[in-house]
Amino acid sequence: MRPFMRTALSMSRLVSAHSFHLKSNATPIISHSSRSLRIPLFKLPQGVCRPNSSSEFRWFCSKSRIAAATMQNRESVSYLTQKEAAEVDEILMGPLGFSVEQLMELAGLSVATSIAEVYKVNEYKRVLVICGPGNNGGDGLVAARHLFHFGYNPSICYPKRTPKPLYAGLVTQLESLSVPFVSVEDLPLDLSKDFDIIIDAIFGFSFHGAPRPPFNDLIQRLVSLNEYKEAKQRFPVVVSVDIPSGWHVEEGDISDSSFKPDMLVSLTAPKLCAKRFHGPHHFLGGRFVPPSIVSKFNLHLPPYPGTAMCVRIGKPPQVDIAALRENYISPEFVEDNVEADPIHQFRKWFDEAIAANLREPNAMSLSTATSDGKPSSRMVLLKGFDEDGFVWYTNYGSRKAHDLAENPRASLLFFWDGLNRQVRVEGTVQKVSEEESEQYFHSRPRGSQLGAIVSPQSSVVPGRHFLIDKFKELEDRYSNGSLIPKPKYWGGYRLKPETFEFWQGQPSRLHDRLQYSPCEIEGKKVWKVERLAP
Ligand SMILES: NC(=O)C1=CN([C@@H]2O[C@H](COP(=O)(O)OP(=O)(O)OC[C@H]3O[C@@H](n4cnc5c(N)ncnc54)[C@H](OP(=O)(O)O)[C@@H]3O)[C@@H](O)[C@H]2O)[C@H](O)CC1
Ligand SMILES: Cc1cc2nc3c(=O)[nH]c(=O)nc-3n(C[C@H](O)[C@H](O)[C@H](O)COP(=O)(O)O)c2cc1C
Ligand SMILES: Cc1ncc(COP(=O)(O)O)c(C=O)c1O
Ligand SMILES: [K+]
Repeated sequence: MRPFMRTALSMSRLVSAHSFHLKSNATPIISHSSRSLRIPLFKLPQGVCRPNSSSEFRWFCSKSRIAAATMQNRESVSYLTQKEAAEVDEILMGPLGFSVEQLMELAGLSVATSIAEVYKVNEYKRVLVICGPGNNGGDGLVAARHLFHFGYNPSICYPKRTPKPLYAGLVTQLESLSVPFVSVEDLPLDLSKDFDIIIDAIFGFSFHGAPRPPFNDLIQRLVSLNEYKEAKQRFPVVVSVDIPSGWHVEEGDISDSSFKPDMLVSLTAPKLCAKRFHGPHHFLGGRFVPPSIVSKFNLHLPPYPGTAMCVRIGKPPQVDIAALRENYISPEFVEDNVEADPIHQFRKWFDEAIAANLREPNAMSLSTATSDGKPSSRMVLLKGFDEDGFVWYTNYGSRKAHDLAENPRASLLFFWDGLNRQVRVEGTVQKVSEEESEQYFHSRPRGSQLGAIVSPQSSVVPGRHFLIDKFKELEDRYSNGSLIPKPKYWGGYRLKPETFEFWQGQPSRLHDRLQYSPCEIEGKKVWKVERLAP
């Protein structure tokens, strides 16, 4: 007998609550004891925190649309020597036909997107980009331009300009955006007051020896930031492009006068020195490496999710949960601008959620309660709404169905994160007609139709195989494409709204909340709109 078994999920953050117990007959029982279940934490103010590397995790990433932050076990990532880095460059720009402009543009864009992912523009606006004489400096110039377009205020310190058309062009582009160029002399010795982010684009993989003037002095100012950090609440973060400048490209921070960046954006593949980087944010950029390079150098690199230009390497930073918060900034939502009919208002916001390309804007939390008031919530998908109400489909033997049978009242909650909005809808619930359920059932993918048949939703099953075996059996039975009959125990519900609340997040927690409730004026049913305190 195994008295206690942890869940198989090896995910990063220990949060709380339930664990699985195995009885001798191996029937799993969920215990409400204070054992631990590891669950992932997703949204962080500084980037996105993910579970540790695992197959569950890769699955999770492939589902996720959140831009870039993927995890990869650092041990499994390849590191390049200085010679290999130069060789990769030569092959890219030789037989593979790339131009330095192209690669620099993609490298600089990766740096900018990595920064934007971790350091949000509303908190970290003022950026100083210190550019060195080589291509690393060029990456910095490109990143500055993209950051400008992302809403940041970059300034550039570029003391040893390279007299080549590529660099002159990058400077002209920045000047045309009125991005200021600051000389070393005009730059404050203490960089901590004037900037929120300092980008170290001084040296890349061609650095050798000890830094020469004026870069030795600039690097020293970055080293000094550590001392200021100890004394101050707020200090700038330092982001190094490809190599923390002054670090040995392979050995890392072996000199006394080296600084520790908060973020490192490795380009193409991390160089050996990156093994010594222990800061909170290590990203990979330069999404242009063709398979021939990957196989020639036997590179193991994390996959870039979706269309992202960057990907996180290694563990996400530890976070203080109590400090996780967003300050919502949205257009005002006022009485003058709302629709008289809450369904029209809902349609307006729903359309905007669709237009904003939010993931599953029709996902809603459905709360029900037993007749003695024991509540429970779960997500369901909205499948339609109009004057008659809000419709979703489910199993009529499920827990929610039992609740609704004895207490036909429910509450729906939509949370549209990207728009800082939530909508609450409360009312009474009825089953939709059999015909309506039939029609919807047959519109679903055939796999989901079979899934609905095989799943005795909310009841205990002996294992995953129980569902899969039944599913395969049905798949065979209906492989000829014949109609899959809707089971009697599956169908829709419609919630007829009694009240609505539209919530728009605002700064300092002074949100807009407009509540609709029905009232009668001269025998006519109308909706009363009232503002609630946030
Ligand atoms: N394939 C890629 O991933 C791409 C990466 N890119 C970026 O390019 C750099 C490498 O660029 P490179 O121009 O080869 O080198 P650096 O930017 O590191 O700088 C070389 C210049 O720095 C001078 N240098 C070297 N050591 C010192 C020192 N100790 N003190 C002062 N100056 C120094 C060097 O002068 P030398 O006279 O010493 O030769 C050069 O002037 C890579 O890291 C990426 O950031 C591309 O943008 C895209 C493709
Ligand atoms: C985004 C999302 C959408 C879901 N949509 C539905 C749905 O439309 N119908 C459904 O029965 N279950 C849906 N589920 C699963 C439910 O959350 C829940 O696990 C299931 O209905 C059993 O709930 P119950 O035991 O409280 O009845 C969804 C889950 C998620 C995360
Ligand atoms: C168990 C279950 N039933 C139904 C649905 C809704 O799916 P569909 O959009 O195919 O109706 C979901 C969606 O996640 C679900 O998990
Ligand atoms: K650098």
